[in-house]
Amino acid sequence: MKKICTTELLGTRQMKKLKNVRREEVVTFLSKILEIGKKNEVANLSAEILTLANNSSCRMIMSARCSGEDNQAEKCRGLVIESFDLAGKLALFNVIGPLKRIGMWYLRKRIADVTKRYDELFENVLVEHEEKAMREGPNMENKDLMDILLEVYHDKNAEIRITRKQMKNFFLDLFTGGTNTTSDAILWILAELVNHPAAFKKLRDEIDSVVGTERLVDEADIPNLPYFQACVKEAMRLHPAVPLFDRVCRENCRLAGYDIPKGITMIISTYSIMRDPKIWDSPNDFIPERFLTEKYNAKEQNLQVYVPFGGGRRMCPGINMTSSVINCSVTAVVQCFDWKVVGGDGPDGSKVNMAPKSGVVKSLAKPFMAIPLLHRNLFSAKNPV
Ligand code: HEM
Repeated sequence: MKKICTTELLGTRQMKKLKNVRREEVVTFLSKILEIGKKNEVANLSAEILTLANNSSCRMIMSARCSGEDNQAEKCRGLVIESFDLAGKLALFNVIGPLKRIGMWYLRKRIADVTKRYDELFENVLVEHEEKAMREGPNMENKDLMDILLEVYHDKNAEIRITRKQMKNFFLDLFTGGTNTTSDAILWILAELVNHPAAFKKLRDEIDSVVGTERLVDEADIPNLPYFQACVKEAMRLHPAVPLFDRVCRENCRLAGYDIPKGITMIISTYSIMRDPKIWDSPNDFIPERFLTEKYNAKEQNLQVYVPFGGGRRMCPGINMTSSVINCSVTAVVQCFDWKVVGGDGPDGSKVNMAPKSGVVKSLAKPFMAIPLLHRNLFSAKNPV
């Protein structure tokens, strides 16, 4: 599954094909922000970005057609939010050891309900895709992620054999793994940029010099925007959307002087690794420039110190998808709008409150409310995107 995932479903080729889906979602997002800005109203940026990320991911994973009349994308979003809530509650019970079973019992109705809803949703979409494959035959054009996977499922000679249940579980993984993470990342990148006006200006100057002022930035421009890439990397270093992940030791080993028995679950803290003062100069400061120096690039390649997406064989397969959504949304938002934060905690009330609630908590302490001030209108009827 991982192989199909990285080579086919979420690979660069597939992501290129889905460019229009992302573009549509970004334009919808920008138009909404533009409307809010024109009325000089306050945008709940956290909510808008969550919608953008969820809709793009859902549409890219389950195909654009699904977000039509029966509003599949919206249903998925609701489900993802509910599962995150449940997962959080279950994790809490799990930490307290013996309470794990009580947690499962206490939440059993909600767990059963969510599982049933996911199952129905995926079954409907699978059947839709199967009917389409029957109609259009093997040379069907514009295959989406599910079409590719269904081909493997129905191919008796395929190198990899998968069951229907595995396929549904797989899509569940993609939903839960790929939606809130992307929106968290976008929020943090914007929050850091808004709190660092010099970096914001430098980034806008870079975009202006590469893209000009007549058109909206395009995904194809990203390789020519090194400072933008550095800003993204730096914000994800400081605020990894997945601050902890785990590994089970397959054999007895010794790590940093500690004996680790086989079967033990080790928790890896990406948050601590990426703020380790032994590795990073001024580890808690937002300094995108560090990623433009030879020193850090060499260090990153030699050691596993930059790990927002994990590492090794179980590394996140969604990097391409998430980067493409981040790239087109953040650049456009910087290119087109200035931001005035409402209720921030800076001396002039203009900063985003970035104090974590406690410990390794990743979410912004409160919703990111801001007034979008139109800097440049690049998506009017005269200048269609
Ligand atoms: C900012 C966005 C994202 C971040 C920070 C992130 C981070 C991570 C991390 C840290 C892991 C664990 C890696 C490890 O164990 O070494 C992971 C696993 C995973 N991620 Fe992501 N992820 C993001 C977006 C996505 C997206 C968009 C998708 C798919 C659409 C996705 C799908 C997955 C899957 C399926 C796994 C499990 C891989 C495995 O067990 O082999 N992620 N992600």
